[in-house]
Amino acid sequence: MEKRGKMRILVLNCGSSSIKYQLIDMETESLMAEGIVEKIGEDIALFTYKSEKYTKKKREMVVDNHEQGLQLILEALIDPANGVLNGLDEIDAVGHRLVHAGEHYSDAVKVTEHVIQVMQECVSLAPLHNPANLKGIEAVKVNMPNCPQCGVFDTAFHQTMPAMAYLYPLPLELYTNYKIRRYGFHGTSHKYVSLKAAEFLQRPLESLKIITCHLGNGASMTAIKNGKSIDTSMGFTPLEGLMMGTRCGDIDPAIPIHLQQQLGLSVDEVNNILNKKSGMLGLSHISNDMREIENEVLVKNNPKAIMALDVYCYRIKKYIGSYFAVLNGLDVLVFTGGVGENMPILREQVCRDLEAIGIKLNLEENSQRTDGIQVLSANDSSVTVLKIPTNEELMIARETKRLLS
Ligand SMILES: Nc1ncnc2c1ncn2[C@@H]1O[C@H](COP(=O)(O)OP(=O)(O)O)[C@@H](O)[C@H]1O
Ligand SMILES: CC(=O)OP(=O)(O)O
Ligand SMILES: [Mg+2]
Repeated sequence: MEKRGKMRILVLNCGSSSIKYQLIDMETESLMAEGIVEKIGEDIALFTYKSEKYTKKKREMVVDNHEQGLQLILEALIDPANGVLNGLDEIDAVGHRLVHAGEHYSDAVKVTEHVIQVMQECVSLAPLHNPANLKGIEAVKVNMPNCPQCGVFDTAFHQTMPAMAYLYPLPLELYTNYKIRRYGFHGTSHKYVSLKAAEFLQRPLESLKIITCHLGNGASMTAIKNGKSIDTSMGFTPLEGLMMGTRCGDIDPAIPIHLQQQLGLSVDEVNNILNKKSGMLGLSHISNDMREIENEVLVKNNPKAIMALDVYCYRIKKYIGSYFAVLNGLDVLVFTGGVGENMPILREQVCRDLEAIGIKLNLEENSQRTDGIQVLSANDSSVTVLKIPTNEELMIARETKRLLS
């Protein structure tokens, strides 16, 4: 394993209770190792490691915090038997997925004290995400003090939105004095799949009107024109927009006030309901995991699961209609994220009865579960519907490489 000439970047996506990681050899953009540490801080955590020479294995163990989680990952990477590195000095940089930076950054950044301070200031705007991102940065500092760190913000790609899309109809001072506006998230994913769509269709990105649906645990949609985000469904925080695993998405803003004034709930209780007890979990009383919902719908015909899936799909459909209008037409509709890539019944339900705006699925193709990009639309559909696996980690690694070169 020679060192110089190569550039190896470790990408970390630190969530509230997990660290997803990829080690990428940037010479060939090939994946050397990847995996996830899940359920950090719970009684038993789960560590998954997969590499060029080691097939996927899951191990159960105790992982108290993000620092320990990162240590596990680093030990696996340099393990004499199954590792892919001789030592940690073979990692040239760490790239982080960072979530909320307010209006401060519209591009990738080297992690500096100023970046850390901005992220701290934005903690209340992304309470599920920013604290975890900060723990990841700190854990790298402790374990690899000399390794440069870069970050790519979820908000960056959406900084091109016009004021009419990002302003809320609130007193203007709330924007000018307190920066209360739409920011949007999952930008790295929306950008990646829009680039991929243009490349796949061999059409200039600048000529395409695209709607991207990133449906994972969190979910958001973006209207993309000339390669730029012109509107997106998440807002001031990642709570607005679509219905998600545990988040409510769009609701009447009077509801949280009512819950406090009439039902006597505290601010923390309301926050907890909207972020952690709503969405698919809250409506179905089954799970936030769409694999379980799919099973309940297809195998058990469970009415609650069917109803919750109806609401989930209906809301995506409404955003498609809205962004069709905003874009004044549509060339490409993209599904991505763990749910968007893997759930045919959801895509079928979303696209049903949309012929009026030129969307018609090829149901046979849509039902196939294959890796890689798939064209899901019928030959006579004027909109091309694509499934594109997202790769936020590769985008982050590319940006990190660019910043350090
Ligand atoms: N085979 C599948 N069928 C349906 N849903 C799936 C499948 N695989 C993963 N998912 C869904 O994808 C979600 C995770 O998506 P992902 O994009 O990894 O989310 P995040 O990055 O927000 O953690 C899971 O909660 C699960 O609901
Ligand atoms: C911003 C956001 O919602 O991210 P995730 O989907 O990873 O929770
Ligand atoms: Mg994600």
